[in-house]
Amino acid sequence: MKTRHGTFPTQLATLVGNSNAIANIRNEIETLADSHASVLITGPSGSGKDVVAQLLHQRSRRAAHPFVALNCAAVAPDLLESEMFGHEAGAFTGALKARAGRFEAAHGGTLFLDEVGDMPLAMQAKLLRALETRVVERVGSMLPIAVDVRLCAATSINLFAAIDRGAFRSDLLYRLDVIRLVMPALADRPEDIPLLVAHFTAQLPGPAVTFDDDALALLMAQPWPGNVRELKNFVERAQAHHPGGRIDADRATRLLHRDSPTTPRRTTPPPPPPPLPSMLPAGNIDLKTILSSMEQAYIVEALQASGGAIAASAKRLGLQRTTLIEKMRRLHIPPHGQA
Ligand SMILES: Nc1ncnc2c1ncn2[C@@H]1O[C@H](COP(=O)(O)OP(=O)(O)OP(=O)(O)O)[C@@H](O)[C@H]1O
Repeated sequence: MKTRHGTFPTQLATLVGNSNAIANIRNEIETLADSHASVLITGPSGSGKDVVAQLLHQRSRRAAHPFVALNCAAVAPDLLESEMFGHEAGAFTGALKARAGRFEAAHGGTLFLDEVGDMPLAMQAKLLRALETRVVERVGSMLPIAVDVRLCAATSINLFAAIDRGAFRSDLLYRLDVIRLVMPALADRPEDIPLLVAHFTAQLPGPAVTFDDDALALLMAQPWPGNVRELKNFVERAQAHHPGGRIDADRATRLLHRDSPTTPRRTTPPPPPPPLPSMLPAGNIDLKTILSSMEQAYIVEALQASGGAIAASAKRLGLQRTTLIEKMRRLHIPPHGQA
């Protein structure tokens, strides 16, 4: 169960996957579960950061205490302080009754701050102070309240880039980033897709839809910009359209093309590319070789810029992931683009 603003998850979180990346995260969760150090979970939207935070809590000695989640991007900036620290009655218009904040609610347990990069700078200073002193004050009160909370934060944006923009405090980042868990994009671990599909179909009510091998191979070759969340929605769509049915490659293609962000539909044809200025030198050229070395140079540069991330490089080059892999194989380009 997603506990965006709640406490006490009622179900055990399951981190499905047999890729090395997920196996490593699972091991790290076991190793880190009893540490008190703050954890920063990074990774693209929908990649499973929330699941990891819940699992980290459930595997820890804090498991009998609350897991409290707060999505910093979902709360209006002027309400964030009272959401985090609580308020006294009459502290501001509309504060009719005193209320404990998320820090107090998480006492003994884990506070999960999702999308922490969206927190306004003024709140970042207050969060830093609370983490350093382990004491909070409700809005409208000066009474210090001691809290014993393990902080887990997640972000889908690059907080170092946010620091460079002046939008995030570096001292807070170092306070949060004691232990870092990095969730990879789903496209970088396609071997997890069959297990995830089986896991999501098993969770749905009604006669389960099944996927044949060709359909699974097709799913494994998709870019999944929305990551596991998008795959989960896809499985739900398949089940809704074909309850108890079998999905082959044709059906999977049709389901993928149905209003999926993976394959956006065009209502108007794309404009024709602008004409190229004449670049043809005098004399004969070997066009094939020129094009192939240009292709190689662009791919190597994209791979180096992304630290070897296939999905990110493919996106930058406007290619399908599988097409990029194919080209790398053909042009003998090693995984990180380095010679
Ligand atoms: N490895 C996994 N095993 C099982 N379910 C998963 C896994 N990863 C993600 N999910 C499911 O996919 C959905 C999205 O995952 P989650 O909310 O954890 O992603 P997120 O990275 O926190 O996204 P956001 O950045 O948008 O908050 C959830 O329904 C979650 O249960």
